[in-house]
Amino acid sequence: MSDATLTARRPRAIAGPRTRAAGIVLAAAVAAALPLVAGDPYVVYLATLVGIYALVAMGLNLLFGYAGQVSLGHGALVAVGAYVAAVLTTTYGWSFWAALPAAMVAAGLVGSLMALPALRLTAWYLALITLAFGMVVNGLLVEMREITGGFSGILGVPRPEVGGLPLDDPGFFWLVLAFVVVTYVVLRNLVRSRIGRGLISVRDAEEAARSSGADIVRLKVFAFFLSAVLAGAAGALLAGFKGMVTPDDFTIDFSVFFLLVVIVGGAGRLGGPVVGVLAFFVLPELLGALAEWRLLVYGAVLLVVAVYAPHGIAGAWSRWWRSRRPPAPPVGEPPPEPSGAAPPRDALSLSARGLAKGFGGVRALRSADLEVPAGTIHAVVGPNGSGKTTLLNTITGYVRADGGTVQLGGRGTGRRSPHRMARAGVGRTFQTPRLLPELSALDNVLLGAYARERSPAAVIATGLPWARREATALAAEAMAYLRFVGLGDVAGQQAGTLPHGKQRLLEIGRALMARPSLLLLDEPAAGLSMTELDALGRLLREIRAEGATVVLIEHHIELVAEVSDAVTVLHEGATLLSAPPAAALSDDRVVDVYLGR
Ligand SMILES: Nc1ncnc2c1ncn2[C@@H]1O[C@H](COP(=O)(O)OP(=O)(O)OP(=O)(O)O)[C@@H](O)[C@H]1O
Repeated sequence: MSDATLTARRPRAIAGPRTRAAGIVLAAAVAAALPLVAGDPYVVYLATLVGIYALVAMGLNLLFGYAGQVSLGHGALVAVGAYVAAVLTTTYGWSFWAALPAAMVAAGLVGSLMALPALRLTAWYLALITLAFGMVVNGLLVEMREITGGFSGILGVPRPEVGGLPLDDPGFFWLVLAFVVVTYVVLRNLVRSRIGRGLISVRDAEEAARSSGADIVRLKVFAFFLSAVLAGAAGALLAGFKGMVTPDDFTIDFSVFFLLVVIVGGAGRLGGPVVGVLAFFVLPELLGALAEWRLLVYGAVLLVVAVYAPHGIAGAWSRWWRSRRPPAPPVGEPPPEPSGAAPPRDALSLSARGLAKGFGGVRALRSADLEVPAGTIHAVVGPNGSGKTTLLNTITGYVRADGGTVQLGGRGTGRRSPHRMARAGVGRTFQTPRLLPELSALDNVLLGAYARERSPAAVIATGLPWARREATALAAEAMAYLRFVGLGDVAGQQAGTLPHGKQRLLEIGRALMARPSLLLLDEPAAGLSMTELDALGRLLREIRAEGATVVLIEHHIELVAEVSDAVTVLHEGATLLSAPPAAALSDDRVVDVYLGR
């Protein structure tokens, strides 16, 4: 299995950034030529609206497509941006350029408030809350007539000026296009970074993010904020473009429209929102005389997409594109060699005393003790239901203990949350692997570096060389860890398509990528073949040799006997004994509890 050490061979290249950058420049240049070649000014008018709506949809895609948070209130966030810009320019005489950032900040703040229910609610309750939010905002636009002008709205919103002259339609189109291109590039940089991996794990496997040191609350608030900032920008642009705002522009249909755009275009696909706006907005417009059938067209498109292209038009396109080409190795600039071994930090000792945890009437842990010296492999065994996983969950902060203490390296951990425990050097895997199924094996390992990456979000978003260099070095290191766990040959494969045994190894690779000082593995041997078992034994010893302490929950007694320095036996939520493996596994009491005597 361990076909490479951490001082690995040159990893295969990961991406083709130059080709993609050229593609973006080309697409932007073609779009920029539109006002020059389009004979009909209506085309430029439509294209400007497409750009504005695409901005909203791109933001919603970040929130819904990547982070999995449903919002039926995005139309209201656009309204916030539009009205803030309209009021500031008409009532207070601000220039459009000053009102625009104010509108973005205002919408961003309101969007961050929308994140609060998202911290507690499941997707569909959140959808209801955001729907209600949209209705409330629409009602307020009508009721607060002194500020908003009530039903008649606000007229005379000025266009942005350049050189003292208001932008004409082509000029406005280019302004919107510049926004779209910059937004696309920023979002592209973000979603391909640790932030994107963090957001996707909010959607697909929160535990994966927590165990890698990512703060789910911050990630959710960030997604709501950024998504709302984009809606606010679109609102201000819409107000400036049309010269007026009315509540009728921001009904619930408007919010639903954006969600449909994202779903049809391809949620979680960068190009999806633009494709979606084109499908949902331009197509019916172009149908002209058939405009009255627009709702029917919407419904039909949605139905066809739901049945035949569950990942939207962009998803279907990329699948078709991939299927046409032979599976080539990833191309582009190869990441440099890792600068030598990337050993885990200094091993930490673990001491858990008197841990207790009840779930209703079930006493999962009554009084569990676990003493693990630094740099050892310590197995925890016991019959089904004896409390092993609960012990691991209380140590790592996933479950709050009712009583008892946990010390890491001789210092109490208090009530640290899972991501803080991860940042303190505690890595873990799960009884059922928690992976990001749609991402590659390499990306899954990279998630493990979440807490180690230093580049701030703003640096990542702008794609500065500092962030790129760090990302490249981490990718090389992740590749080395993939080889270390024996998965070097499946780096580019989607994690969800890997066989179960490889998924388990991949999770270990992710945990190692965080360079834990203490690694807790929950039944890593479950479902492995005999060859994989042998390899796992070797891997565990190598991890110990690299300098980490390992706690191994395991039913596979041969593996336990082979690799562990000591064994703790749990029975009915309490520690029965702790001893070297030979003594522990031959103890009469242990034999009795396993045989149910
Ligand atoms: N979240 C929960 N809610 C209710 N009961 C729970 C919960 N988690 C664990 N339990 C119960 O606590 C007891 C101990 O479960 P735990 O999963 O810790 O045991 P285990 O030793 O890991 O078992 P196994 O070897 O089957 O994985 C079981 O009776 C289980 O049903």
